[in-house]
Amino acid sequence: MSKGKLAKFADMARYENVFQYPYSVVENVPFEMKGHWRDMYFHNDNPIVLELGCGKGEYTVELARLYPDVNFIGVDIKGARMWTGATQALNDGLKNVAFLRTNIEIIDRFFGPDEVQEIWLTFSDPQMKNVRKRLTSTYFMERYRRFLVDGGIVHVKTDSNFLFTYTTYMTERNAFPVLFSTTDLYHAEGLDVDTMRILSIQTYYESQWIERGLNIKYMKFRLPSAGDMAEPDVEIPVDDYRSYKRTRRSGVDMRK
Ligand SMILES: C[S@@+](CC[C@H](N)C(=O)[O-])C[C@H]1O[C@@H](n2cnc3c(N)ncnc32)[C@H](O)[C@@H]1O
Repeated sequence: MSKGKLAKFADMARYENVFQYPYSVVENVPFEMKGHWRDMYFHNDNPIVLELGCGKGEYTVELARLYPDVNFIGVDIKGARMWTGATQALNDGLKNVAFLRTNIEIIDRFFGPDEVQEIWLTFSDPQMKNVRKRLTSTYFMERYRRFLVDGGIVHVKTDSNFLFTYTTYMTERNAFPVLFSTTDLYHAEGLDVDTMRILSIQTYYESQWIERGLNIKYMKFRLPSAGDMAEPDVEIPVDDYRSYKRTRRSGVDMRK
């Protein structure tokens, strides 16, 4: 490892609220806190909520501020981003926040059955070309249900028509109960003030997309812990990969 990288790792050791398992080392080393986050780290019996693909951890930290009686864990593979949230949580003395640096593909190695109450997916990469990497695909749902309580809630907040439509088809195909869904969050009706406050937390990516005039979509659904699961077998009738890339570059929403 280069001197620079070593220094960076040494620096990261200061963050007692960050757990790092970015590499395949977890294949051979069982994660000692699996099933024990409450007693070993948080030292309370409060529910646990995850933000998967948390980036800088805005949701994790802001939700922790709003709900001191809930434990929040942000997960991402990119360490450099989550230091922002980790630093903020430490500076603000937030004890109900942790970060886990790993690939979400192996997320079930870190949490035991029924250990997690809710999952937030905030501005996840739509992964149009690769269904296996999409965070709402059956591959990931199968992993989530191994540690989510039965009927635990999954929140999806996104700028992507593609991911939103795909996830909608996923809930329909598998009869996951949808609790709320809107293609235009900031003009949606029927949301109470508390919910709106939660949903108005803006991540780095969200602020970028809003500046470019994109509608923000949001849905929340329940994920049952048992039953067969299948990929939606319909074509996604929205933008193709190239127009999506152009949108992201130009800021013109070609996907409406
Ligand atoms: C578009 S960014 C959104 C970040 C943040 N939620 C936000 O709204 O600003 C997607 C994030 O998901 C993370 N990510 C995507 N796939 C992942 C995976 N399989 N494992 C871990 N992190 C992943 C990326 O590293 C990135 O930080």
